[in-house]
Amino acid sequence: MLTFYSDDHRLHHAQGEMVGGEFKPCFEMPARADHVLARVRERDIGEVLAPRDFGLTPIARIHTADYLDFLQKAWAGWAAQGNTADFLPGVFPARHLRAKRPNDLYGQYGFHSFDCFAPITAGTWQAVYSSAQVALSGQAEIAAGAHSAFALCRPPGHHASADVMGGYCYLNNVAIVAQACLDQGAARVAILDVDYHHGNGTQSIFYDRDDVFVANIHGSPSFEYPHFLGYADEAGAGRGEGFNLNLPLAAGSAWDIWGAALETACQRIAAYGPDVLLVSLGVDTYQNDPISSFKLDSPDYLRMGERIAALGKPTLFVMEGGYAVAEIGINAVNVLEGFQGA
Ligand SMILES: NCCCCCC(=O)NO
Ligand SMILES: [Zn+2]
Repeated sequence: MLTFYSDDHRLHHAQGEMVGGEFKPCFEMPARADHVLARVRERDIGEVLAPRDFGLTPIARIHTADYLDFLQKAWAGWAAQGNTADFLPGVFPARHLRAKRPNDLYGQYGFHSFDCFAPITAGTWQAVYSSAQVALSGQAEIAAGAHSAFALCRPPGHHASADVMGGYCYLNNVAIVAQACLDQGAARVAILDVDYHHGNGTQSIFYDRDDVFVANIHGSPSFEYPHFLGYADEAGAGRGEGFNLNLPLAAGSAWDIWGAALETACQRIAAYGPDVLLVSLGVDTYQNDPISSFKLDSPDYLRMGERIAALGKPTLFVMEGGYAVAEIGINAVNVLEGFQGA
């Protein structure tokens, strides 16, 4: 299986995030990708290739012009005001306010964010642009006939919607790839999001569509981030009714519960009959993950990969979350090895 990876991810490393009322080092750090890459090489998964550059066009098939304009200009505008620290939002068009796009940079940042966990730094745009190119390069490999590929994306993407960032996500890599598959002739694409957190962005992008089936297995929003999307009754809307599946689980869920949810999701994906399967591969479901509360152990990721392989579909794995840095490589690559039948 080929892995696509860009060192550009290193250009995005924010100063910190609010944890327990204190500003602390970011969980979403460059070392995450370093550990996954090292494990890919250690386990000889396959060649590691730099991404091709597919430009802005496929990104603009998912994200709005205003949003992409903001992301590309935000840092320069922030720096031009004499700032050197990371750019962070603080005011959002919450309920009872008016979601009218302001003219000023700070207002626009809040308009295009749903939380304070998508900081903008000098290198953020280049990093997220390259992360999307990594995903698109993986998609091109599948389109060229490969049965599987791994897009080692960083920063992740599944919380980003068409014009709103959050949760360490800016460009929705898996959504950009899904649209590219359809634009190149696929009739049906399935997205299986196994990250601990609900992929609210991915859900919102395809919610009223029947050409992309989205399944999420995640910590219930009744207690877990992103808190405001991911309930089981969210089944899609309009043409998309029945093409969105949420399987929210309780804190402390281990393989017995999680694996059963995976079985449900896989059966729905099989019934949908996609031309291609995209997996939002977050491994923050791991028992020692510092920000999550599921109890999967490393061998469970082998079983996860085996079950996904049994669907028999061309499959692209797109890296999302996972913050137990010492084990992120083992767990992510276990999925790939389980898929390959190691
Ligand atoms: N306190 C912010 C939590 C952001 C979650 C990031 C993630 O892993 N999403 O999948
Ligand atoms: Zn996550």
